[in-house]
Amino acid sequence: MIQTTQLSKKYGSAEVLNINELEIPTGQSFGLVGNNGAGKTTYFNILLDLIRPTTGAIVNHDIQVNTSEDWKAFTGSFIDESFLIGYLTAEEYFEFVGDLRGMNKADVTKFINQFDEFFNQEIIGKKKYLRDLSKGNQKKVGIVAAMMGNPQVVILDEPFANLDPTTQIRLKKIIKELTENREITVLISSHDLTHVTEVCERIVVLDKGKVVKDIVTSAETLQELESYFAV
Ligand SMILES: Nc1ncnc2c1ncn2[C@@H]1O[C@H](COP(=O)(O)OP(=O)(O)OP(=O)(O)O)[C@@H](O)[C@H]1O
Repeated sequence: MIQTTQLSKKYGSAEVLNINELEIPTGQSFGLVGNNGAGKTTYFNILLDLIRPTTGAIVNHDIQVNTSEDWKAFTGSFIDESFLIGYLTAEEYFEFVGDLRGMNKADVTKFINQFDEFFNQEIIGKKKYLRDLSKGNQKKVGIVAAMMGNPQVVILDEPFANLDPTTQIRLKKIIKELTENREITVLISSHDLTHVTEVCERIVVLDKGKVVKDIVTSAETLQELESYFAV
């Protein structure tokens, strides 16, 4: 369970996030949507202790994220390319992250081999530094690295952005497989309402930092969201 209580973030006098209460149960596939600047990345950044809240806190599996580092052992995430190490090849980066996650070289190879189709022969064995990969291929590396070492919580910011349509479809399959395991909590932000409603069982809409909708995904959800964002 991820519990958010009286959370706010202010820059000067501008309040960019204000979530009084939000509970994400263990095993839920949770989608966060909202227009540019709504506060999605700010929320994920606080959850990953990359920025400090102005008030309140997030507790990830009983650990308040800004007071203990223990959540790092079971939380995988990819927010943006700052998570990558530009001078490493993909293989080197996966070994690096795998090592942090207690995986040996054989574990890493076995894990990475599952993503052959997703990588589409553009990433592994190419002897290319991550900095020289396309934005989309960098994103693929970051997403796969976020899933290494059996994390209990996986956080992906805009995972579908910059991916080609074939890869988006493959990614949906990967996320669905991940969420079929009811012990893994998956948090995704997205501007793609179709994809996010397809892979997430719950959708929260942020507007100017506040939760304005909290929906259990159903056959009507896409229509509801499209109507909401059409105004
Ligand atoms: N360091 C900062 N200083 C001042 N304002 C900031 C800072 N970082 C973020 N903001 C502001 O916080 C607000 C929320 O930004 P955030 O990146 O969380 O939105 P988002 O929902 O992820 O948007 P997008 O869909 O465009 O990625 C924005 O108005 C942004 O300008």
